[in-house]
Amino acid sequence: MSSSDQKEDSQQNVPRMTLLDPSNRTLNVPEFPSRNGPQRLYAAATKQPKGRKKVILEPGHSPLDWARLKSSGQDLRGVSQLGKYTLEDLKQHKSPDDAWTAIQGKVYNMTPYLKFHPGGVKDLMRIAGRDGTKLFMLTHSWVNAEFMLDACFVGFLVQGP
Ligand code: HEM
Repeated sequence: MSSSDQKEDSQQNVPRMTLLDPSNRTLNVPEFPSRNGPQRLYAAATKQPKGRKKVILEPGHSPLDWARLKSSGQDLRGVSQLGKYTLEDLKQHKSPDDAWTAIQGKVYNMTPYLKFHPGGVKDLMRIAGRDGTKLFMLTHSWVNAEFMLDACFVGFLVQGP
């Protein structure tokens, strides 16, 4: 058997799938993603844990509703001017009706955002009254907190005395 025959043989063992091209012609192509190919291995290694439930946001609390509220001009900060706050100061704001956090050196009053958070109130409350940078970045580093919470910005996190 010549080496080109061998090559053809090994290609015939590859599972194939049928596709339609844009002109509706049938194409018989190697299956994609291929068995044990990098795409399938990656997907298997990064599977979402079973039973993870999506949080159902209350009516009127979609991301669009939040965008509207934060640009409505309504006061969402609850302070009259920006301040400097220490971790000790933050600890005074750890309840659902008064929840502050710090992300990357900026302090936010996230109370009005709680019910709008796509990950739910409970998860967001984990960073209430403390520096939430680490947990925030671990969960979704792609989210732009500075923009999401610009209307809730109350000041800067500083070292304690
Ligand atoms: C002020 C801090 C936070 C802000 C502004 C924020 C914002 C967001 C945004 C915009 C999303 C949607 C992301 C997307 O669809 O790609 C999201 C999703 C999520 N967040 Fe947060 N988040 C914050 C803190 C946290 C914390 C501390 C946790 C966990 C301890 C958390 C857990 C989640 C989870 C699990 C989702 C996914 C929800 C889903 O897809 O069902 N978030 N968050």
